[in-house]
This record gives sequence, C-alpha cells and structure tokens, in this order.
Amino acid sequence: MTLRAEIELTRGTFDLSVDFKVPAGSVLAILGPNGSGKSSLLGSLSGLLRPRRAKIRLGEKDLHGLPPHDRSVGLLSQDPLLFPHLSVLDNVAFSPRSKGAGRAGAREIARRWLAEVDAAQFEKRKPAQLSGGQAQRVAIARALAGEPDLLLLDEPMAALDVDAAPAIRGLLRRVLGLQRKRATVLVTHDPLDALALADHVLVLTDGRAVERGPTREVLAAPRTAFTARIAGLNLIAGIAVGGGLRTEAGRLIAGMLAEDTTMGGPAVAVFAPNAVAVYPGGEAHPGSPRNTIAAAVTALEPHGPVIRLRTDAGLAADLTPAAVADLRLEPGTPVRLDIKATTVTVYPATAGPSPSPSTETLRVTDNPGT
Ligand SMILES: Nc1ncnc2c1ncn2[C@@H]1O[C@H](COP(=O)(O)OP(=O)(O)OP(=O)(O)O)[C@@H](O)[C@H]1O
Repeated sequence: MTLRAEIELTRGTFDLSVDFKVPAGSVLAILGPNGSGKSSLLGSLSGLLRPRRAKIRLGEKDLHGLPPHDRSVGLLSQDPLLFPHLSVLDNVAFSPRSKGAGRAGAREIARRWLAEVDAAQFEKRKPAQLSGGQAQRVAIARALAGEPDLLLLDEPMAALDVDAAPAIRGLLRRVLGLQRKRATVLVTHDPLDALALADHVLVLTDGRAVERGPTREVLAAPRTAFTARIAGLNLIAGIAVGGGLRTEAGRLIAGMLAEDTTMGGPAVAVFAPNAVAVYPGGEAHPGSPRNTIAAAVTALEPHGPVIRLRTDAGLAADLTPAAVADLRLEPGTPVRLDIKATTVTVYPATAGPSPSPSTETLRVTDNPGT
C-alpha cells in the first residue's frame, strides 16, 4: 500500500517538518546526520511518538492517532529485540498470533518465514543461543511474519559485524522484493544500504528534507555536504556479467558479485575513493590490477586528512597531500586510475529510472592498455 505522510513534530527545541510518499512495493531510505530527526520520523510512523500535526495515510487507512498495534506496521531495528524466554519459532509466531492466527497456523507461518531467511534450523533455540547475524535473521522473519503493510527498518545492519552485514543486506533485498504491495522506510547511515535496498532517498537535516530523489541520482550527484560526505562512493552503472559488470560502452569492470546479483540484470559497481590508486598518465606500473582507467584530473578538494581527486571519468580517488605533490597533480593532468577487483562490489541496481541522467555522467574512458 502506498504511504503518504506529512509530519510536524516538536521535541523540546527540535522541530521536524517533512512530507513524503512511498509507493506500494518500493523502499524509501532516510539518510541524515545524528540528530536530524530520523528516529523521530520513524517513531511518528510507528505510533510511538505523537506528532503535533500529521497526515499519515497507508492506502485508504489514516494511521494518525491509531495506537501502534493497530497500524499494520512491522519494525526491524538494529537490536533484534527477541523475547528471551521464547524459542525462535515462537518469537516469529508471535506476530501472526497477535493478528489473530491460531497456534498451529501461526507456527506454520513462522516456519515458512524462518525457511525464507535461512534460519529454519534454529527454530528450537532460545535467542541467547544465536549469533548477532542469526538473531537478526530471526528478527527479519518476525517483522515479516505479521505481513505488515508498512515495514520500518531502523539501521538494521548497524549492530552487525562486517562479515555478517553483507549477507543480511542481501537477505533483506531478497525478502523486500517478495512483496510488491508493502511500503518500506529504511533509516540508515550507510550509503551502501541505501544503494542496495532503496529506490528513493530522502536526506534529512535539522528536521527538514534537504535532498530527495532516486537513490543513484542523489548519491551520484550529492547537493549537500552531508550527502557528499556519506555518498563519496564511486558508482558505475551497467549489466552484471561473470567476473563483474559491463558498461554500456562495453567495458568490463572486474569486481566481486554480490550474492543475489542476476547475470545480465542491471547493476552498479561500487567502490570507495580510497580503493583507487592514481598513476601519472601512461606510466607503466607493477602489479597490474585489472581495472585500469584513463582519465584527466578535474578538481582537487580537501576531504578531512586526504585530498579527493575528481576526474573526467566521473570517478574520485583519495590521496595524501604528499602524493598529490609528488605526482604533480592539478586540473588537466592525465592519470591512470587502478582499482583492484577485490575492492569493487557489483550490486543489482534497485528498481527505478535507469540509467539516470547523473549516472550517465559516470562514464568510463576506454583504455586500450587494459
Ligand atoms: N525526548 C526528547 N526530548 C527533547 N528532544 C529530543 C528528545 N528526543 C530527541 N530529541 C531531539 O530531537 C532531535 C532529533 O532526534 P532524533 O533521535 O530523531 O535524530 P536522529 O536523526 O534519529 O539521530 P541519530 O542518528 O543520532 O539516531 C535531536 O536534536 C534530539 O536531541
């Protein structure tokens, strides 16, 4: 069901005023610095906070004023919040039970969802006997077993270690795609979560929406300092192929395919600017990583302790000030950008307009030397 929300909320001196729409079957990511109002926004949707004024419509239903349990809203937060005294199976069965299903029926639904999140083998365990990643799988099953019309994800990967997060991100992408009627709102600090899971993003600052639009467009062409800081990732759009991604121009970007990538499907190759090595143009170099891209420097920007180099290939690289001086880099300098395949991840592109005008600017110059 489509969510339409206009929320005005006051908490002490903080004032939130925001409106947005999440079409049925799509995911909106809310990004924003600490204290920008993300939790306040989610709390208003879930019914835990009472806005000063709000219109919150989920399909034909007006949620404003309804208690949390009458809203058909599922919540998944960074803490799995499982009931410690219940088995995994009964934790998941709790949602359908509370919606009126009988004991056997609720357990059947719970088993289906546990299988869906690859946690069926844990059904008899208590939450204390699960790892963080396993507990989060169970929490996902519990959030979805109630078949909510609106799913709220509050930093769902934030508490997981780096090994567990990609698998849970992949799992979420799969289960979010199973149901095209539900609207989902995701709060995250991580642009990868937004890229992997969300069709659209809304950037909150001081309780106001300062940027919004299709995820790739907003992250590829950030208009506020906050978005630029968190979104400083390099993105190359194309089609997923064995060993990486092929751009529209036919160039292979070697990378690691995310688990649920579909061969031949639209995809983005993502890598951080600090994964890009910069060499003076044309110069031979040892090691020969497979992704070598010819470009020219367009700008040099201070970025914390490093210098962010921007290039006419649409890609950014982070260098130390000493390296910039050594390489005598300035706007116009021809360079070769090397990106190790192991630092590039290829994700399926989320639905939405594709390719966006701004991703077309992420063109990669062909280099016959590779
Ligand atoms: N109970 C409260 N009383 C008064 N002000 C509050 C209360 N709770 C939060 N605030 C203020 O509301 C603002 C928004 O907080 P909120 O938790 O929604 O931000 P957030 O974007 O979720 O932050 P974070 O990323 O740190 O979780 C902050 O300035 C915070 O200090």
